Amino acid sequence: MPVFAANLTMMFTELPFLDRFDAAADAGFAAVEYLFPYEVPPEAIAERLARNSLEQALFNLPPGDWAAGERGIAALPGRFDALKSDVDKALDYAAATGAKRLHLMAGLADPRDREAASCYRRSVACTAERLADEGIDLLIEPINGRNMPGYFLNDFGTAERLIAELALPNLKLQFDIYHRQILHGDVAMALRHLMPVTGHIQIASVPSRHEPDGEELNYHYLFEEIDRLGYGGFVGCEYNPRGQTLDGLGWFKPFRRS
Ligand SMILES: O=C(O)C(=O)[C@@H](O)CO
Ligand SMILES: [Mg+2]
Repeated sequence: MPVFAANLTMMFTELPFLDRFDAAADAGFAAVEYLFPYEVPPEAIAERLARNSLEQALFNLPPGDWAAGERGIAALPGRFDALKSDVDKALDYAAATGAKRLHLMAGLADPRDREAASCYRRSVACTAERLADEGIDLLIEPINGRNMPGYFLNDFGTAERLIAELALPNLKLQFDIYHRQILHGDVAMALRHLMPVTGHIQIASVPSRHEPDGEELNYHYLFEEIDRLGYGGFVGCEYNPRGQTLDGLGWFKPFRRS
């Protein structure tokens, strides 16, 4: 049975951020993820995790100036020094929360731009090597251009090739099924093919990005497939609830922590 992580950036937004940990645990989740923890002290998050016996599945390294439109800096030439201090900051949060995987966002850049490609490769390699010292996996995630226009890493093949070429054991794929379906389709075959390099999975219905309970994808089948493939990681619920978060958790009943 997959172990689901509530995404606290998108779920339980009826509540202040720290209270979402309590709500996720009460709803039966054993783990949580979110995009960015950096507005809150690491000790406050650690306290909520411990209080609720929750595992911290994942979060993102700092993304640059999000409010100004940045979506990561790994592929942006000239930002390498900033990336190094971002990594230190993320590692402080990982140490406090026990997170064993971090997602590095690429940024907005033309994937055909050679300077951006070479900068991205260097950023990914250096970050993965730094995280390896702490026993942490680095994840890269292809994101579709409808949700994030101009995002550099917009192709699963590119991610797969980079992971193979760098051959760093802690560099893995963040397989977001929502993005996969929009970018390429063929989700089940891609899960089979990419499972050896997959370090984290995320889900949402397509096309609405709501609860994984209908529309274009058969999640009942995909959850069984994820189990059949022996996946031992977390499945992040990275979706926008249609209404109140609890009202949309019917799909989750069979998977609740008892
Ligand atoms: O957008 C997604 O999908 C993510 O997983 C985020 O971490 C990046 O915005
Ligand atoms: Mg995602």
